[in-house]
Amino acid sequence: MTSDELKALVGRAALAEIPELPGGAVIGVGTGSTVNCFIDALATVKHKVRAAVSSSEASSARLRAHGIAVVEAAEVERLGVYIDGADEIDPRGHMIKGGGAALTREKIVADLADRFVCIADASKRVEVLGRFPLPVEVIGHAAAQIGRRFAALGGTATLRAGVTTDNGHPILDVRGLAITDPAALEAEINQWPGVVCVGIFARHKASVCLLGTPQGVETLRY
Ligand SMILES: O=C[C@H](O)[C@H](O)[C@H](O)COP(=O)(O)O
Repeated sequence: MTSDELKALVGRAALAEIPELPGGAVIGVGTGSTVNCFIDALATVKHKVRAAVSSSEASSARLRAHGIAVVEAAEVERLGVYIDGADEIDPRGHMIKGGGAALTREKIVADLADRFVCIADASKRVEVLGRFPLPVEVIGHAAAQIGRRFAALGGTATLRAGVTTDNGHPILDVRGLAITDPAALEAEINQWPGVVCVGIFARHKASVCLLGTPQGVETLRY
């Protein structure tokens, strides 16, 4: 199976994770090519959702194009489920996210949700996070100093060329970190002035991962 076929497989499998509610559920929807497959699958069972809270302009546009209502995060107090992809996921459900520059809004929507359902193809499963460059959304003014802080930890930070997030900020991609304690590193980086959001999702880790493998969907619970 190709990577696109695996993404389509887990996109469809995630439909079963939507709570059954009279009038449909309000769900959180992430960003990326795997989530695009989920949104396309969702369009075939629109009655299951009343509305979606989306983590990016791109996902909002795709949802609306399918006739699915989008509401702002500020309009909801909690969500039963948030469905999103990942760039890497470790054996405990910790993730690296932000390859598509949507990490900040993704963490905001994930924070509203009771459950984070990660959908990913098998290539995203790793033993230790950090082979994928760690995305960090920063205030531009602080980028050089944040880069020096990463260098002190053994990482190399580079500005992602030509990219500005939906929030108007640049992204640093940090290579060379072996993230053996994701929760500690997330907490540390969150203390640095000028960091808007770090793409380590340890505090907001996956509750379950639907992993697309050539043998089918593997369900991993954390
Ligand atoms: O900013 C983007 C997100 O964190 C995505 O969920 C992540 O990059 C995975 O994307 P894809 O499903 O395209 O591999």
